[in-house]
Amino acid sequence: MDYLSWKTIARVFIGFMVIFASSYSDGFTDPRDVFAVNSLYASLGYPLLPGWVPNGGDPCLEAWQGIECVNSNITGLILNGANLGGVLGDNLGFFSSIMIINLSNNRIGGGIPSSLPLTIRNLFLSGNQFVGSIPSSLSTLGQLTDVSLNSNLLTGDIPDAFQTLPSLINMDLSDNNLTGQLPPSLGNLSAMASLHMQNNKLVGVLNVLQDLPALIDLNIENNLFSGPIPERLLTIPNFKKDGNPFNTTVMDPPILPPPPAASVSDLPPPPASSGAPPSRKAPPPPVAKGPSSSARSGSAEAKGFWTTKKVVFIGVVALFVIIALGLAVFMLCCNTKKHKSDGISKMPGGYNKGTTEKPMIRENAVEQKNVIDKVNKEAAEHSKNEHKINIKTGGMSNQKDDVDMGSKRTGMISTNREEHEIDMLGMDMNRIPPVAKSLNLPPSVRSFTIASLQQYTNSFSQESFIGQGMLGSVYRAELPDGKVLAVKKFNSEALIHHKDDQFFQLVSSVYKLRHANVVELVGYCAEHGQKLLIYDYCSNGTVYDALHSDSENNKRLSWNARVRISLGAARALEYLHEVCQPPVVHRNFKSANILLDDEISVHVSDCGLAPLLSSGSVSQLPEQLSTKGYNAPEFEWGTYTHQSDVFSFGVVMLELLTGRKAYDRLRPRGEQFLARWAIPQLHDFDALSKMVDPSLVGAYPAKSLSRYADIISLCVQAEPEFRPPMSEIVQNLVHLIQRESLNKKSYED
Ligand SMILES: Nc1ncnc2c1ncn2[C@@H]1O[C@H](COP(=O)(O)OP(=O)(O)OP(=O)(O)O)[C@@H](O)[C@H]1O
Repeated sequence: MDYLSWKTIARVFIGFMVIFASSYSDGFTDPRDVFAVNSLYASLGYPLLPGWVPNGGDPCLEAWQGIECVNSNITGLILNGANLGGVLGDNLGFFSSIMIINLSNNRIGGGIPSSLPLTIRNLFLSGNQFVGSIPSSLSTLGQLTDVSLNSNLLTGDIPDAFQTLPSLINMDLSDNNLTGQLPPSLGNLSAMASLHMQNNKLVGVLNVLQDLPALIDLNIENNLFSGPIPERLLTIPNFKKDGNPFNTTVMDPPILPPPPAASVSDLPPPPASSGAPPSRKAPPPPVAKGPSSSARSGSAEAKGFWTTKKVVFIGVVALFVIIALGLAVFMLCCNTKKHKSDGISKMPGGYNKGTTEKPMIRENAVEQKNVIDKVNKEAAEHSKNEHKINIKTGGMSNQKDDVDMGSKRTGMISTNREEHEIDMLGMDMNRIPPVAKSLNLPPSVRSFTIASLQQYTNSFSQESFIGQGMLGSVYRAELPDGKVLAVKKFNSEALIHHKDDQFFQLVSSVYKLRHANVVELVGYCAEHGQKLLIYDYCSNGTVYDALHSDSENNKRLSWNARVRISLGAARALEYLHEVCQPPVVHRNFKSANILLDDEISVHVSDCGLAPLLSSGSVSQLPEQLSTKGYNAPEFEWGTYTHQSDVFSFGVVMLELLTGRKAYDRLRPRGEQFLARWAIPQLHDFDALSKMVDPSLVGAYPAKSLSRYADIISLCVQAEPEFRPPMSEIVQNLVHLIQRESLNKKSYED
């Protein structure tokens, strides 16, 4: 207690110091953020991080690696897979506005600090070496939407800290050493869609999870949970439960004798939660099955064995007879319904596998149908016919697919067409095709049904259409929870040379690309011969639109915005080329693939899709959709490397400098290819000032312009090996921004 109050006093004191320091600071970044980031840097042991300094500094203005800012506030700290060690320290709570912390896949140890920033939305700390328990201060993070603490060394109970986290959608606590029962407050997580707790040592029953309305992805595999499994959980589209000592036989009425007093489902959860005092211990379950029940009854038996031995003996004989009778009845059933039970016995499943599950699965199917119906009632009512028509447009082969997929999702044998059609009306069912499973798609990648995407895109309507690319069309999809996604629907030719397993391989590798400046893949759809990728939606169009469309948008890009966009895009390529293993060549880098969000932050699209471009399947596409104007000279000889991406990046910088298109057939012959026209003029200052985008109306610092042109010259050199690596370009752009900020000139909007 004393310790706590001293700790509190110390924190208040530090707070005063920060505020005091801020009055003397003339930096741009909020002093609280500078303090928090300096403290973190010390706790991590001052690793080599570009831009970072041990004391003070200006993380936002100086664009420190991994720091994201909006105006003068740090909003993101993204240093996943950066080989960081050390600990997190106690001052993360000083960040004033941070929304995302991604420090996954490092070697950070120590405990997860109890002082966490109240503004945090995404907390990603997976794949580290964190020890100790999950702090109960999680309860104070009211804006939290995603938290991943998986693959650490966490121990202890999951804290009862979820009463007031209404926005929490995804939580991953898997692969730790967590123990104890699920805390009651988990039942309050009304928005929770994906919950992973597999590979821990959690005990007790799952009842607290049964009323989570949004849960579609639950993994509790390899724990010590006991049964029975609440029926509602069995309707969850992606529910993984193997490797737990469930006792599900009570859910199989035809086989079990009627429970004499209380069924197992009425039993209290394991001993710790039993309210019965030891002297009045609850009677042992009628049939002692499995380790947990025998453990519960163990001491009572030891006490009264000699006085009740006859009763026990008779009981054992009776039990034996009942089991033998049950087996005989069951075998009879098997013989008479062989054609059905054959399929069921092949069903995968750990402790739930076996004959006793047959009736339960049927109940599950009916229940699942009901729940899906309920969830989609509205959509189903007005669009059922339309969906049926759309589903059938897949052709004759679909009938077989329908049957197969229905059985794959639920693990049941279903030949009932009507039932399957209702399934197809389901929302995102997270139905993972077997080939996808065998390729080990990350569990969090979402599998969408065509039906759900039709619903979200208004049947891929014209109003939802965003744009056409080389490989297909992109649509805006609005999910029932209001989230907006972008759906890329491939042309049939785009994937003609790609078998299913290659597509899933592609999904798996694209999904792994996680960087603040790379558009995130959310999921995929592979049904009825259709292939779609589902991405985060970027609301502010592309750099191409901003520069070249006739709307007012192009007036909005100030010189500073153009330089910042260049830096964001450069960082995306740096990540692909120099952080990803194996390195990823973009192969289609152009201004139309640089998307902008509300804050004009950059998200590069189509990362990881190069295998589709090299297949040769897109060679027939119209000129305006090609990469004409961006290609490096070596492309003519059929060579494309990461250095070719650097050239294309230089062309995008030229676009930003001049406001001209990379290729514009409406211009005079010598000016149609921007690179050919501009490169010879880059070192002539007079020519340069004539090349600048007229829409900037002179609002740019001359020095900055010529430095920017120098960076372009490095990128667009004819010899690929002379072009610098992207990390060097990033550094050059950072220095350019730093120098500008020193001059204190602002060309902001
Ligand atoms: N995640 C997204 N969020 C918002 N809009 C997007 C998203 N992805 C793509 N778009 C829009 O859809 C259009 C088509 O995208 P797509 O990537 O298919 O083609 P492209 O980038 O124009 O050309 P290419 O196929 O050569 O990459 C883009 O120009 C962009 O306007």
